[in-house]
Amino acid sequence: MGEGTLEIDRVSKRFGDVVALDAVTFDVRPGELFGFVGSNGAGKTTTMRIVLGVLAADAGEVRFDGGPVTHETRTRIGYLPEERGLYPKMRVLDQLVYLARLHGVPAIEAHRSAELWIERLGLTERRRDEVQKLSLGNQQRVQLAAALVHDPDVLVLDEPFSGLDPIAVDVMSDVLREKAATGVPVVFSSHQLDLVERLCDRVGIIRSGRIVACGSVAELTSGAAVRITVRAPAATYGWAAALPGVRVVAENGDDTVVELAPGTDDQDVLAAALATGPVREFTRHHPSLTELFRSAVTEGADT
Ligand SMILES: Nc1ncnc2c1ncn2[C@@H]1O[C@H](COP(=O)(O)OP(=O)(O)OP(=O)(O)O)[C@@H](O)[C@H]1O
Repeated sequence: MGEGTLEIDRVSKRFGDVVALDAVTFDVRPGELFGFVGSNGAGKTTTMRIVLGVLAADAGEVRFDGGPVTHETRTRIGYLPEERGLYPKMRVLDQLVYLARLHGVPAIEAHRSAELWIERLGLTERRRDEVQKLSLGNQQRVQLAAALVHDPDVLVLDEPFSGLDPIAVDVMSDVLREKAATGVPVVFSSHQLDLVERLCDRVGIIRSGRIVACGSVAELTSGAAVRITVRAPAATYGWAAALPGVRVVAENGDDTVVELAPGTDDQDVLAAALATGPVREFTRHHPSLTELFRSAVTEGADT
């Protein structure tokens, strides 16, 4: 596959009896923001560690730019690890310069880049502070700066948004967008699905070590069954439960959300709703990423 693409190709990994990853396959294209989502323990961190070479895969391959990821290509990856990896007693500026130098950036350029990211991420007043004295959110900003300071060709970020305030979320989002716009493939994991839906070009959903859905949010949601929100204030609880081809997704107050099996006529649902009294709303829509995620991670969860 193409230049500048990060490919995860049938990667499998076991920890004893636990199958953490089972032939995980997806790619992140140049300039793309890719959201990697899944429940706790689904395999996101394990996948990212394998991309970085922190862990070895039992089978499968990770490629970048058409070739296997080697020690050399790994230095071109910017990584924000879940366990975070800063030196607590080192000052912010020194730390960033040090990390850039470790990635082979010449001293003057390392300083310039560290100062640039410090300013961009709103850390100017903290640049001489020890990392351990920063708030968690500010440590997270330093961690992002650490992933960016060597001007990487790929970004792999494990839950970069966790613990950030809304302003920092905006800054982080802008930085990731900008980085992608320069042609860098960016993959990040997150449990904040509204953010993933807003930000990402494509999304991969992992469940129990397997990719169960992958595509743009529009592709994933348009392929899903149509839903209808019905507002029928006089209806009694459970009014839609027995309608053929209808699955009740949610029932809150006056609103009922139903999902229609293929071939089910929405006018039958409308007629049933009108039979209960007035209908104040009847809206067809595709599920949100959050709704889709719930279905993807719960359906056949025992398989
Ligand atoms: N070092 C390890 N030793 C044993 N089992 C492990 C190890 N690392 C991960 N696992 C197991 O592998 C599976 C995948 O874990 P992983 O950390 O990749 O999930 P995750 O999707 O990142 O979860 P979270 O959203 O909670 O961070 C889990 O069952 C986990 O318990």
